[in-house]
Amino acid sequence: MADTPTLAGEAAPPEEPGGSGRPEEPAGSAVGGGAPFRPSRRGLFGLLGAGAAGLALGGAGGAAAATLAAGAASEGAGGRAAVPLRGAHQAGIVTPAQDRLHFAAFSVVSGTSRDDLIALLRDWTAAAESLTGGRPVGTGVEPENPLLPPDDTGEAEGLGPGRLTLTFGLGRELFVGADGEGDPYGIRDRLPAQFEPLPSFALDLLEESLSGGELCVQACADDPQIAVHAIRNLARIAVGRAHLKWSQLGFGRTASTSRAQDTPRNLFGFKDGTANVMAEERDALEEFVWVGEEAPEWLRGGSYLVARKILMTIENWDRTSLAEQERVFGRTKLEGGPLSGGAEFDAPDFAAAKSGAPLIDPESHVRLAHPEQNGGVRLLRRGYNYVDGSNELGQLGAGLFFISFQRDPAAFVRVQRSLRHDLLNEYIRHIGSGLWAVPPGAAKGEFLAQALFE
Ligand SMILES: C=CC1=C(C)c2cc3[nH]c(cc4nc(cc5[nH]c(cc1n2)c(C)c5CCC(=O)O)C(CCC(=O)O)=C4C)c(C)c3C=C
Ligand SMILES: [Fe+2]
Repeated sequence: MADTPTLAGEAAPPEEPGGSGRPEEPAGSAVGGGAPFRPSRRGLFGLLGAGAAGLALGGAGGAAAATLAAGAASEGAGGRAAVPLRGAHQAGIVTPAQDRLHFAAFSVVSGTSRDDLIALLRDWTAAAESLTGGRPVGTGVEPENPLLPPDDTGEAEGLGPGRLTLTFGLGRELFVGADGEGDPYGIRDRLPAQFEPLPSFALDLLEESLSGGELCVQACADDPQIAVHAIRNLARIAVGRAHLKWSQLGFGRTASTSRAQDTPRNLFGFKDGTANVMAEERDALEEFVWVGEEAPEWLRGGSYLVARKILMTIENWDRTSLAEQERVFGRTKLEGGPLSGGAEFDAPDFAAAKSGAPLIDPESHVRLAHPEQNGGVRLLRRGYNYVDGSNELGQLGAGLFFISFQRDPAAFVRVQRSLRHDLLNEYIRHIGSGLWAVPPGAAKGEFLAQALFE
């Protein structure tokens, strides 16, 4: 594994000055600097067959891999680049958000011992290193013994790394057991004081089958098949120790996590992620995203992941006037500028008024979610659109799979409580929820969360 620090796995990029425009992409944000992409034999022939001989594969040593990786380093290039798994922080948090998600929550099988759990984390780390490097799990599709099933399910063969990131989280139940009174794996004394369960919020309509889980894995990639392949193989590896509790596919990221990215749109058609914590904001990451001295050592440099499955009643929304849609968010639909005036990245002026009426409704989403209303806290949002099909009334089961990373779960609680009177609530329903502690990145030779067990 290359030691080069990159945006994804290790050092934060240099701080950029503030401002409303988009500064240049920072040096080091290229995602091709990690594990070299080693095409499988079949993948290699496929590339050559597709006329990729010009990629200098015949050149010296690592030149081929470097060329392939560099060629895919820019956003939207289609995903031959690898994001390194190892580093100070786990990848998939400040990594420029990929386009596809497969999120999975796991339950640990009863009877699993502390040693079994450690072995699972060890196996997952090894597999994750292969998968994010674009390599198959174990011996790949060719088992050592032909009478056995292959180690890897095979459907990502030849697709490359696709900027796959795998971000692992640990649920509170892992520390205190299902009833909150236990210590199933001997780690209860390592529970951080901040790791309190999320409270129930006023408008929650949560379904148990879409909530919780003792372990979670967020798989993000530019190719859905690569993300699904990763979760499928991790689930397979976990058999007998953990099983899938629920999972969610997402498409179309609804947040930028780097100033080098364009702001995407959610299924209500609004730009989403404008005021996000960005990878370039080194100080803000320290203040709002990375866990610090307040937590036990094993979690420092990690974060907390909140996931909320939020159904959006898009048929109602689509019958709502443009003026009302913009009032709900407090921003214009096309440009994403604040209704107080200015362009997308200009700060909203909540005091601005016309004929005595505020230009931004006091109950608009951006006002209630704004740090000004929430003791200054900011969240790093990393959500995805989803559509789960449609119901018997011909309505889409569509929404936002909201994901945020924060230094302290209390930050999410603060913002979500502030959204109690959000105008947006008429058009959404929170139906799933989860909170996990995300350990820091694993160093070379270590497995994820190793320090928790030492
Ligand atoms: C508790 C946190 C949040 C939930 C839940 C949430 C749901 C949600 N948001 C949108 C769409 C937009 N959100 C926007 C801004 C925004 N949202 C949150 C938090 C939650 N959103 C924050 C902290 C912010 C930033 C506020 C600020 O600092 O100005 C925007 C505006 C553009 C942007 O800045 O991203 C949109 C649009 C939906 C559709 C949704 C639930 C389905
Ligand atoms: Fe929001």
